[in-house]
Amino acid sequence: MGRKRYFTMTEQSDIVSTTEHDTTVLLLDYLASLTPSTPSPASQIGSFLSQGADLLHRDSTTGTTPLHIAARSGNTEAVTVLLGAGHPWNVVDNTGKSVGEVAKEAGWDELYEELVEEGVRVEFVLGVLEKAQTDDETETPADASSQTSSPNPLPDTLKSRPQNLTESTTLSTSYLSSSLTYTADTLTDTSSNAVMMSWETPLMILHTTSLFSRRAFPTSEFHILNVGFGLGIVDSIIQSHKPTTHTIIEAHPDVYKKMIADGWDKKEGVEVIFSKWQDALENGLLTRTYDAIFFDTFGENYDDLHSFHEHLPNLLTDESSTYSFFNGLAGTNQFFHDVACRMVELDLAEMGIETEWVEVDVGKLGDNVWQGMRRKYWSLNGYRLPVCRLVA
Ligand SMILES: C[S@@+](CC[C@H](N)C(=O)[O-])C[C@H]1O[C@@H](n2cnc3c(N)ncnc32)[C@H](O)[C@@H]1O
Repeated sequence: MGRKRYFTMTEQSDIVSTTEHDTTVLLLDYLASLTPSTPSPASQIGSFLSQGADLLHRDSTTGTTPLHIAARSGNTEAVTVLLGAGHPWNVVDNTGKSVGEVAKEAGWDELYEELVEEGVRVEFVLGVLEKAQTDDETETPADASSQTSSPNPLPDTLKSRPQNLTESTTLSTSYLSSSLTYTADTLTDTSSNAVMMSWETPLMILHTTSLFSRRAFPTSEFHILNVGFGLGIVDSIIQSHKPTTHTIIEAHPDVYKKMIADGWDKKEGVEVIFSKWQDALENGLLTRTYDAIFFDTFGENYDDLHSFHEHLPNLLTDESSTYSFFNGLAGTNQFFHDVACRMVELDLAEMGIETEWVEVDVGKLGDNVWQGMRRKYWSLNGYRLPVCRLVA
């Protein structure tokens, strides 16, 4: 289910002939000499590549690639030629810097936007190819040796609440069988991965406000669904709005135990469904439609979010119903985050759902927020809060 794109630039052959090496140096020097107005670099770059220059070269000290150099130069044609020749859009150097960030830092805003578009385009194409491959495999059990793998990796960071495992299903399984620890401010798993942290409370308040913003309540009924209880922050805020019904889906046994201990199943109008959302939907456990839906799980990736979104047209009551989700997609890299936001918006639009982004200033989270945590899942200053509705 998760996208398996694990090509890394370091996998290229270390054995490069002297001629290839020399031509690669010439290509790199040429790219470094470009300015935004250098005319027609395509033919020169094409000539180096046809002479054996290594498109996938990676500097042994800095990890810089030809695309980083071209992006810094601001020459759009050079960037386009390299991408067209098969240079991955999502490489990072040894400091984790993407080509988009390089272009942005150098002040090439238009080029940055084009790189975002390229990322979206490539990911959609690969998504379609992968789906076709999966469908083929489903129809005819394939000989493993004949299976091809996509050349580009979806960045490991293109996930909400990122984990070191790229397979969401693997992570989900190991996560759901691991024990969790609650403190006043955090919910963590056995590997010190933060499942939920209280610094998100202001964001959860804003999400909830957006969910209730269109209601005619208390003159009419209001039915709300939340997927993923975590610290119960969003559910506590939802309760303060006194909805008619409040359905919560939660999959982890430790979280469920805490919910029961805290009496969530006894609250008026609250229904707790102890299940993965995937199973709840498959087993028909959701028997009504909702005026508002919030989605915030853990250990799942873009494909899981996409799968949930496919159910939205059947889950939302009508055009005045609101959907939102925790937008932690690639939350530690602005370039990948921008690609992910564009992808999710286009995906939702295809399902007949429009997205409005509310920009929220998160500011700098101090390092102490992450003390004891295995990794940061958020480091951007601005949070793009999605408010989604069925197109009227
Ligand atoms: C980030 S927390 C939710 C935080 C919550 N929004 C809050 O305000 O505290 C994610 C929750 O989703 C649950 N979860 C993860 N995968 C799930 C799935 N497939 N179905 C249902 N719940 C899931 C986790 O156990 C965890 O409790």
